[in-house]
Amino acid sequence: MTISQNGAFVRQPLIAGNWKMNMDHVQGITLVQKLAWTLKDHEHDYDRAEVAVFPPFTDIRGVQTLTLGDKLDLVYGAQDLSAHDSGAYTGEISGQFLKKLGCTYVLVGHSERREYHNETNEVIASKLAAAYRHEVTPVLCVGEGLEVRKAGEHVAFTLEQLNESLAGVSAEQAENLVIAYEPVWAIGTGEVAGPADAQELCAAIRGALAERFGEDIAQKTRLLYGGSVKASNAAAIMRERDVDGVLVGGASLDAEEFANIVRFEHHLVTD
Ligand SMILES: O=C(CO)COP(=O)(O)O
Repeated sequence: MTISQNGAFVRQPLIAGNWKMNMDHVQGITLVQKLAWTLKDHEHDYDRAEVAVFPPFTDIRGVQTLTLGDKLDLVYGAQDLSAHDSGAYTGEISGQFLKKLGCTYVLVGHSERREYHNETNEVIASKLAAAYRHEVTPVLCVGEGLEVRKAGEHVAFTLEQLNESLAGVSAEQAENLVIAYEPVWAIGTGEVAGPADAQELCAAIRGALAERFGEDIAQKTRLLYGGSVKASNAAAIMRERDVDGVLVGGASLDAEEFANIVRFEHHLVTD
């Protein structure tokens, strides 16, 4: 992240936990409670770093009730949304429902959706449009697979995904946008792209956003890294200038571990 002269972050860091298809609604409430208590014990300042969880759809109502009832500062989102608003789309979830459930964010184009549900950049562009229609901030996920990385084409590939997915997004809409760079080969594998890899792609993404929407918006947009992030590697990744947060899978299912990722500032080595 980038720190200004007065010690403030130029862009508010975002520490996000994607639970994927884990945690039923009862387990989900327990996890959020435990996370909130742990962060309270750590005297976490939510203004300094935003904390978001992305539970399965079936957990969201419970998480909403808990956060409202206990006046929790953490925010939440969904892992996907339909490109449509309502109608005969069996099994799909409208952005309208997510808005009503108090979702701040929605993941769009996660690599697992691209892979298992054949989501193309075109589909993802229409899901982004749906997120904007319902005023839920999209977290657009991009990133290359192993073959592309080995061929050294990771920057070009990722920027193509980015540009095609953002095809219908206006500069005004882009004021509310988070991008997550998640190299597929580093997801759930224990392989972590090094801090320098995360920085390389985040800088390239920021450059592409500047070309598309102007420098001002590019400088305001938060860019996350995701792929085998743990408490032990989060701080080193977060130190990079263009990395403004992390999107955590497996390690977000453990409240202590995730809370320690949120405490990345305490692990920063100042040299
Ligand atoms: O896909 C991810 C987050 O969206 C990353 O998952 P892991 O942290 O389990 O590698």
